[in-house]
Amino acid sequence: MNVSVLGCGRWGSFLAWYTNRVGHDVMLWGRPGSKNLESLRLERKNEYLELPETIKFTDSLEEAVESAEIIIISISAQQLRSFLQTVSALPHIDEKIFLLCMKGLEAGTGKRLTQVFKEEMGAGCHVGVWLGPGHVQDFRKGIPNCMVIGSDEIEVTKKTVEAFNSELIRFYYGQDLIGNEIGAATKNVMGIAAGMLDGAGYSSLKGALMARGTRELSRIIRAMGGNDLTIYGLSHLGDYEATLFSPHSNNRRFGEDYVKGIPFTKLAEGVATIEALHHLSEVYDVELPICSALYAILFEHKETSKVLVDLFLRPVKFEF
Ligand SMILES: NC(=O)C1=CN([C@@H]2O[C@H](COP(=O)(O)OP(=O)(O)OC[C@H]3O[C@@H](n4cnc5c(N)ncnc54)[C@H](OP(=O)(O)O)[C@@H]3O)[C@@H](O)[C@H]2O)C=CC1
Ligand SMILES: O=C(CO)COP(=O)(O)O
Repeated sequence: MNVSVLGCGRWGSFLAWYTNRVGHDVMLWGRPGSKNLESLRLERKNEYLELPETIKFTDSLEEAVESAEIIIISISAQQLRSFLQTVSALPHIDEKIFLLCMKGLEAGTGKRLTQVFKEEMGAGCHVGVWLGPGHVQDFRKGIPNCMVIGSDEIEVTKKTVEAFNSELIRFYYGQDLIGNEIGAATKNVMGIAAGMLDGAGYSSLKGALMARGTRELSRIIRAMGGNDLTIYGLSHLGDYEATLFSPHSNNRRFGEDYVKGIPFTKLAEGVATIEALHHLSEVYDVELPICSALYAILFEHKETSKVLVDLFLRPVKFEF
């Protein structure tokens, strides 16, 4: 099958490598002027992996979209809407399947990425999400993992799982698009919190973070119409090892560097998601104590240690 991957950073380049490895003809797109694309074209490798000669590169969006049956998008979540405004002008887009391989919520609106997709591409365009745990560094070593693909259209879920399942990634059919999208975006938020605990020397609190974080996020999923059990699936709890405990996680590292006062320059999607959650918590009137604490630290510039103490001083309550 012809597959195009739009976005050639850390994850996009991996997705091109992986989909080619499982037998597809793959084209990897980067925007004109992309340094990532330039160096891939020059050396066929980046800091994460090497790409085989069989993968084609292009900076023509029209060529990438036109030539593929399945189009994977992996760019920074906050850029999705403006990016899709360009993609939506291309011909035959309603004949394709788009898979969003990105974890975020739109800051300002709190919208899920498939909602943003439908608004910009039209309700008739086919879209799914590919989420769950995995770092390029681990897959490249041949260490397998489990992920989830989901869509409002079961045919999209089944077709894409069939196209991409392999001994390296075992896929599950997603059953709750709302829960999976919120779960995937918010695991980055918990990753930032975990990094802050690591940076402050409080790593032993990460167990409590996992227990209470899943609890509060299950409430927002339920309020939004999803299944609160999804928080315990691959897109969220299943991604904790790769985020809350992994040296490879950008979000965890962002949190750790933040409390140490070190600037972090790579993409940490959880930052904008914290802003989006602040909005959702007000819209749905759901209390999100941990997410609000992170909002206070990052957006209201409150002192991390003071915010942590305040969390501990909240009134005692029943666990469930
Ligand atoms: N297990 C999983 O499912 C994983 C998922 N991810 C997710 O993948 C997504 C991308 O992350 P990652 O690859 O680490 O990020 P990177 O910063 O490495 O790459 C982002 C890519 O997006 C491109 N981009 C940014 N803005 C635009 C725009 N307006 N138009 C077109 N292209 C744009 C960048 O272009 P340029 O090359 O010009 O900079 C770059 O190629 C995130 O949502 C992340 O959460 C990441 C890792 C694992
Ligand atoms: O989603 C990921 C792992 O599953 C990548 O997480 P980071 O963006 O925090 O590195």
